[in-house]
Amino acid sequence: MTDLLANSTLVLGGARSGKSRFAENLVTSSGLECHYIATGRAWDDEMQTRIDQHRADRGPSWTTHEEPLDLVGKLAAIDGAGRAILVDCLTLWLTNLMMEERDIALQAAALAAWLPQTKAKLVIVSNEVGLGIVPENRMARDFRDHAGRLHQMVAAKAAEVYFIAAGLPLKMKG
Ligand SMILES: Nc1nc2c(ncn2[C@@H]2O[C@H](COP(=O)(O)OP(=O)(O)OP(=O)(O)O)[C@@H](O)[C@H]2O)c(=O)[nH]1
Repeated sequence: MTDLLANSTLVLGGARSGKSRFAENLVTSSGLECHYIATGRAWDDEMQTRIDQHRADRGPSWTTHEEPLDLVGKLAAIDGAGRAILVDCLTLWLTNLMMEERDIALQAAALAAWLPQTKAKLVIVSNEVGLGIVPENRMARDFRDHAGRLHQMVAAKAAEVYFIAAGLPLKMKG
């Protein structure tokens, strides 16, 4: 069981904390074939510019997959020893699930159940959104609660968990 769990890492952090760069380094330094699953969608020109920049920064050695909803299906489809997969990020996935009124508890359980099965090295990025004051609106409070529960479920099944702040990693598990 320990060997199977050794393939998955959760990287948590705030906005612009350096979490994506840290996670990308874990993938590129593995020497494995690099795959990127983007859960984000370009909802305006500013986001499209960011996405274009991210793609350019990653360079041609990465294969990019855009999957806003069926994350576990995509992971299963591209799984394989010899590959490293970066998922960026769980909070945008959660946003998409909420917008489409999907069953979040079911999706979270499916993702957690996938982690011990992955043959690929899997690095999952997410935003820690639970550290500020209680949001004023209901949807933001629900989002924060869903994210907290999702992170606990994924962290419980991940072999390693890091928290990134100011570009510095704190290893919390593994
Ligand atoms: N659709 C799509 N989205 C992408 C692509 N590359 C990156 N993204 C999205 O861009 C998001 C990151 O956006 P940013 O706001 O710039 O980064 P951040 O997470 O706030 O910053 P860090 O803390 O540095 O990670 C990721 O979560 C991805 O979902 C891509 O090729 N296609």
